[in-house]
Amino acid sequence: VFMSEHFLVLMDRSAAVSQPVRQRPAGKKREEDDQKVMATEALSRRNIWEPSVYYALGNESFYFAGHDISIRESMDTYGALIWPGAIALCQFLDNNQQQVNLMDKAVLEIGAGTGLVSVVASLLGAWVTATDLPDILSNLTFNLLRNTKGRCRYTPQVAALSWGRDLDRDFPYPSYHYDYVLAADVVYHHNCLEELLKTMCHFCRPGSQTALLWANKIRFQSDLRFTECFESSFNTTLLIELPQQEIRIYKAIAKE
Ligand SMILES: C[S@@+](CC[C@H](N)C(=O)[O-])C[C@H]1O[C@@H](n2cnc3c(N)ncnc32)[C@H](O)[C@@H]1O
Repeated sequence: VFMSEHFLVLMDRSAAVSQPVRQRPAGKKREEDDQKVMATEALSRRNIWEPSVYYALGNESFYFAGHDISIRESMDTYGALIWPGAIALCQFLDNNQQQVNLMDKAVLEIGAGTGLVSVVASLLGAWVTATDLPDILSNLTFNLLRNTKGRCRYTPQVAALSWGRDLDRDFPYPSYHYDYVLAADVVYHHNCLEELLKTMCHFCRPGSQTALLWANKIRFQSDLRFTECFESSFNTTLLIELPQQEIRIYKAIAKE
């Protein structure tokens, strides 16, 4: 199951890399994509999953918020890959700075993965805390430091946050109040959807004016079921829909 899900990630990613924001010569890109597919096929034939000690995806390059951005990825975990929702959200934030003005705003990212969205939010002037599971934090910290050092008004912070776990202890309200909560591709085939919604509700309280910006590729029936639960807790606005990539970006404020 894990391998087939990884293959799915690669399929997702191949849809995402056709976007013009990636700064890489087409020939090199093609060669690297072929290598990714070959590596995946080789692992599939062996029918086992092993960490990529012998295979790393390397760096992906982007241009957002007036800066070149380089993100280190690997195939070890989902959180070490850039997902299409992250690229769509970065593009949206960069292109709509008046609609969503992050300058001097307190921003929390949940399920930050490689950190691309948090990097862009930092470059746009926000005070960012990027969170994810403990195993993800080392690569996340590396990417944040490498892309924000000397370029941002605020140094981004990194913290462990497992959805639904110890939120009142580690992120008590109202001490931890954010203007925006960002989430990209946090809904996919996993069994923590209830905890995820609980986490969104913890940080976006009725009357708090905290806005959640959630970008996701819709893949499974369960994604739509999550969206229904989400819409019953939040007043939502569909900010943008990218039909070809099946990505939606929502803005949501907790219902009173
Ligand atoms: C599909 S990846 C998306 C990563 C990144 N947001 C992006 O779009 O590139 C989902 C992220 O959620 C994180 N995640 C999954 N389950 C989690 C949980 N229970 N608590 C906190 N983070 C979790 C993963 O570690 C991963 O970084």
